[in-house]
Order: sequence, then C-alpha cells, then structure tokens
Amino acid sequence: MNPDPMLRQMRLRLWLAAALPAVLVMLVLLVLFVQRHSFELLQAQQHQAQAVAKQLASQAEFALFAADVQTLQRLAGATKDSDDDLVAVALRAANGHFQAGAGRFGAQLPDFSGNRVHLNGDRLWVIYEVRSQLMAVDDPLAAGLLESGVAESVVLGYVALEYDLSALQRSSRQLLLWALAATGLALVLAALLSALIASSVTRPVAHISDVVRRIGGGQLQARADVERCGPMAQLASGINRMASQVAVTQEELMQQVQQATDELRLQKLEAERTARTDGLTGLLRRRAFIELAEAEIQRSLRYEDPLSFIMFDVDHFKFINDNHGHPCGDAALVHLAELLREQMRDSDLPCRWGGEEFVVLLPRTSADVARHAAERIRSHFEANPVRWKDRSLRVTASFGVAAFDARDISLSSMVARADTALYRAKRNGRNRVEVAEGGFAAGLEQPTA
Ligand SMILES: Nc1nc2c(ncn2[C@@H]2O[C@H](COP(=O)(O)OP(=O)(O)OP(=O)(O)O)[C@@H](O)[C@H]2O)c(=O)[nH]1
Repeated sequence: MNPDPMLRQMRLRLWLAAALPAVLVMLVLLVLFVQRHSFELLQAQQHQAQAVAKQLASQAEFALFAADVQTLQRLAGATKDSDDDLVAVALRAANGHFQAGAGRFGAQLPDFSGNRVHLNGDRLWVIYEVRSQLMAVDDPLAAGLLESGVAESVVLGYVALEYDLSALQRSSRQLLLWALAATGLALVLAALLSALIASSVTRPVAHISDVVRRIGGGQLQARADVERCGPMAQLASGINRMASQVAVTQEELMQQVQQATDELRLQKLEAERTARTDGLTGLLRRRAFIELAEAEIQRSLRYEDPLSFIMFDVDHFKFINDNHGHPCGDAALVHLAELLREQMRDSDLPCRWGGEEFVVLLPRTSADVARHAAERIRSHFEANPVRWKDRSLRVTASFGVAAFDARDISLSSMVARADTALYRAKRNGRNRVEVAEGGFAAGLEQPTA
C-alpha cells in the first residue's frame, strides 16, 4: 500500500533530521582528520630531515675544515643511500670554493644561509649550517667562551638536502581515500539507521491514520493495534476508546431512531385504521368501503365474476333509543355488528353505512347466494337479542339485496337499487329480505319474517 503524501513527507523529514547531522559530523571529522594527519606526517618528515642534516653536518665538520672533498663526497653518497626519499645531498664550503654531493637537485636551491626548511610542491629542502667547534677541542678557554656565548662558532659550510615528498603525499591521498570509503560506509549505515528510525515513527502514524480514516468512513468497529504503535500506543488506545464511545452512541441513536420510527409507523397505522373504520362498531366507514367496493367492481367486470350487495336498516331503532336510552341504542349497534361479522366470509366487506344502516359487499357472489346470506343474518339477529341491564331486547332489521349487472354503471346505481329493495322490505312489514329488480328473479322476493 502506498503511504499517503503526508506520511511520505514526514518520513523524509525525519530521515533528513536523523541523517543530516550524521553526514555533517562525519564530513567535518574527516576533513579534520586528514588535515591533521597530513600536517603531522609533514612535520615528522621535516624533523627527520633536520636530524639527518644535523648529523651530516657534524660528520662533515672535519672534512669541510680540511677541505677533504673525497670524504665529503663519500659522506654525501652514504647519506643519500640511507633514505629512499632523499634524492639529493650537497655539502658546500662556506666560501663556495669546493662542493661535494650525491643525486640531482630538482630545481635551483635557495640561498645557502642559516638553517632553513623550504617546501616547494612535492620537494622539501633543508639547508643546515656546519659550524666549527674544532677550536674548542684542545682549548678549554675557547670551549668556555663558546658555551657562554661570548665567542661564536665559525660557519664552515652548508649541508643541503632535497627530499621527494611524493611518496608521502601518495600515502596521504591513499589515507584520504580510505577515510572517504570508511566515511561513505558510515554514511550508508547512518542513512539506513535513519530510515529505520523514520519508519519506526511513521509506521504507527500510518497505522493510526488508516484506522482514523476507516472510522471516519463509517467502519466504527475498526481499532488500532496498540502493540504495533510503539511510542504512540497511548494515542492509539485513546482513539480506540473514542471509537468505542462513538459506536455505543451511534448504536443508542439507531435504537432511538428505530423506536421512534416504529412508534410513528404504529401511529400511522392506527390513524389509517381510525380513518377507515367506525369508532363504535369497528366496521369500515362509508368512504373506505366505497374505495374498496369500486376496486371490487372493476375486478368483477374484468373477470366477469358475480358481485352482490346487501343493505340493511335496524327496525324501529328510534324506539330503542327513546325507550332505553341512547347508550342502549349504541350497545344494540355494536351487538348487531358482531353478529354480522359472525355471518360473513373473509372476502366480504361489511360496513356501517351511517346511523343504524349497514351494507355488505359480497365479491364472487351471485344474487341468489347473497339473498341466502341476508336471510341468514336476519335470522341470526332475530335469534340473538341484545342484553341490556338484565333485559333482553329483540332487535331485527330489514334487508335489501342487489346484484351488480350490466345495467349498473357504478356502485351508486347498485346501492340505489338495494336501497329501494330495503324500503320495500320496510313497507312490507320489516324484519325481511327483499331483492332488487334486475339483478335477480322477481319470484325470489319473499317475506322471511
Ligand atoms: N343510539 C344511536 N342511535 C342512532 C345512531 N345513529 C342514528 N341513531 C338513531 O337511529 C334512529 C333512526 O330512526 P328512524 O330513521 O326514524 O328509523 P327507525 O326508528 O329505525 O324506524 P324504521 O327504520 O322505519 O324501522 C334515530 O333516532 C337516530 O337518532 C347511533 O349511532 N346511536
């Protein structure tokens, strides 16, 4: 997985923060070390050259005094052979009258005067005075004067040496290369170590930021692995606690929302039920009934199924109200609705049409079957009186039955025909069933009470 740009930058900065000081320290140490080493080598070479010059001067003192060129030549040759880096040796008289030497000087020598060390590129020259101590050898007075500084020794001549420093410089360069190689290796190790440190810091950050991103994206069960977070373990466990808290809160909120939704749904269902059903009897209200009945009529027309309609009205209901009170009338209506339900099929649609008037729609039912159903209801009413205050009141109803046929253009025309049949039943003595004309054979209209 590619780390995001922020983490890449953080890793790079940490890496630089850890590696840069190491690089700088290494470079400074390297420069100091090489400089110091070269300087010390040169110093040592100079000291050695001066010591050689001094020793040669002391050996050449007699020969110079005696102008013994042969001995001087021998001394110069032996000195030159004693050191590979010594390329030329010269012994010269102070007055310049004679000179002996070995090897060739690379360039014009500086003036022969005093004790001097001169550096020119890869060449080192040493000029050393040969002073005479000879006068003091047999003369204690002269020796005392020389020692006290009152008398000066005489310059007999000069020793000149030329050293080739190229080997020394080569070894310095080699040392520099080795030091550079060692520094390079150390830098690589430092870089690796820094990368390791940077990654040990950014890995927990990457892990924690991934977890936070997942939690933000809705995965509330995502948790940081505290073991993997090292120095950021405390931050990781804090985020875990926060995520748990958020998850609990979200769960509670969801439960509350679910509860509120359920309550609303129940309230809506209850409101719909209340709007559709009659509060007293629990039967359908007229408007809800009409909606369902219209749909049934369409279905019956499409499939050419028979459809019938019963309408009934309680007989002398005003009398019940007037003589036993309105609550008794209500109880009678509830009782009749209950009796009606007992006689209905599940597919039938009973309805309180209004006041003490009821209707029933009977899908897939012919007028003949509907008439028998009405008769059954009527006799059920008659056989089951209303109980009111220890009294038993016989309550009857008059029925009109109509079947939907080709002449009906709507529900209302069928209702009108059933209504007509119902009032015929009233006129004909009540507590009886009448079938409307058109939907049924006239011969079937017969009194039932
Ligand atoms: N208790 C009660 N009475 C109602 C309710 N709805 C209508 N009524 C009464 O029912 C009575 C109907 O009386 P009418 O229309 O004269 O008919 P009836 O007395 O049943 O006489 P017929 O229908 O000719 O047999 C009225 O007194 C209305 O007040 C109701 O919900 N509860």
